[in-house]
Amino acid sequence: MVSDTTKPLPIIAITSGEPAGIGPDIIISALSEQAFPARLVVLADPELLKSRAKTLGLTANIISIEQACDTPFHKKGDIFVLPIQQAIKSTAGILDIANSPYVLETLRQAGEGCIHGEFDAIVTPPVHKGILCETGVHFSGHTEFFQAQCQSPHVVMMLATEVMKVALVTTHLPLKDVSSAITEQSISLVIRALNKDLQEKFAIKQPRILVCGLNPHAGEDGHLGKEEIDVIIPTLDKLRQEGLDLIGPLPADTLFTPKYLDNADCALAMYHDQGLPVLKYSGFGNAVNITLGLPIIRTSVDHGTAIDLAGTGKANNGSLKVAIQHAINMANNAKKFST
Ligand SMILES: NC(=O)C1=CN([C@@H]2O[C@H](COP(=O)(O)OP(=O)(O)OC[C@H]3O[C@@H](n4cnc5c(N)ncnc54)[C@H](O)[C@@H]3O)[C@@H](O)[C@H]2O)C=CC1
Ligand SMILES: NCC(=O)COP(=O)(O)O
Repeated sequence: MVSDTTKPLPIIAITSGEPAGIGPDIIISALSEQAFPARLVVLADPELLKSRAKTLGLTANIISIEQACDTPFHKKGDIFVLPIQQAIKSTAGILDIANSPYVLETLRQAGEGCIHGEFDAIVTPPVHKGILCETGVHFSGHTEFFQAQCQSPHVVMMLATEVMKVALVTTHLPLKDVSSAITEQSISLVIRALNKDLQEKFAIKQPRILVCGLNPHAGEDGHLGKEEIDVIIPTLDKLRQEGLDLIGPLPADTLFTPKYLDNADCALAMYHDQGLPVLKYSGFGNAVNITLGLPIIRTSVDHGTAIDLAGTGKANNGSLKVAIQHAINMANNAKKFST
């Protein structure tokens, strides 16, 4: 894609992700393969990118800058970097707790920069939640990290492919805690935030949302679980009175079929592994993860750190490209809204 360099383009911050994972690989390959219509600035250790490019046998112009506003329009092969130093030189495929503070610092600076208008959006390649938690901080995901940083009362994780959008009521919590987290309040907050952002960020005038039940067969009239009768159905009824177009609760095993999906804008799953396996089966490698409900724009890849592939050249950069393009589109739309 060729940028119209006469127009101001959004500044998109891209964090490096876990340095021992495929984050650096896919940043280097994606930014080398195509030009994006934006100003892209990578928050990373430039030495990490240079050394990974060498490992991968890729040529890229890795250029350090001092401030985001110095970032020029992106050109194929150019990687502008706001330097953040790693604690130690990382090795592809080998996690090291010493670099966890580096990873968190890239996220902190990206969030701060976005909150203060230095960046128009953040794109996050994957981090390794386990190695971050081993430092003693509780890190359950970027979603919750940026929620805390932005002091947002409620956020929604939504993943999208060309054919479907799947949002979640609960995100990163143990399965045993899901039932108690499904409350009138959590469902209402998530559905209202989802509905609002589908309207404002995706220009869907009256979003139709398919809602999964929690239990098999959506509880089978209470014989296979009571959450539908006690919580989900009454909450959806109340929300319908506000004018929301909600279908369900439907049994999750048949909700994800064309009969329903073709006539709706988004599916809402009650928990992570109810909705995301379907989404990933439909488009792993080309889906985007978007955090709704934040005052800033944040998109991400649909995959994890793939430690087994780091430095091998086998990592697919498709999802990162989609995540960058979504961030650009959303930033452009936001600018339109604010003018
Ligand atoms: N946005 C984020 O920061 C995310 C982070 N994670 C974290 O990543 C770590 C590893 O998670 P896993 O469950 O092992 O998932 P994973 O996505 O890293 O790997 C699952 C499988 O998919 C393959 N794979 C992943 N990305 C690929 C790509 N771009 N190209 C080709 N193959 C790819 C891997 O080689 C592996 O076989 C965990 O700590 C998890 O929390 C997981 C999902 C998202
Ligand atoms: N399965 C999605 C995932 O783990 C990504 O979460 P987040 O880091 O975007 O919160």
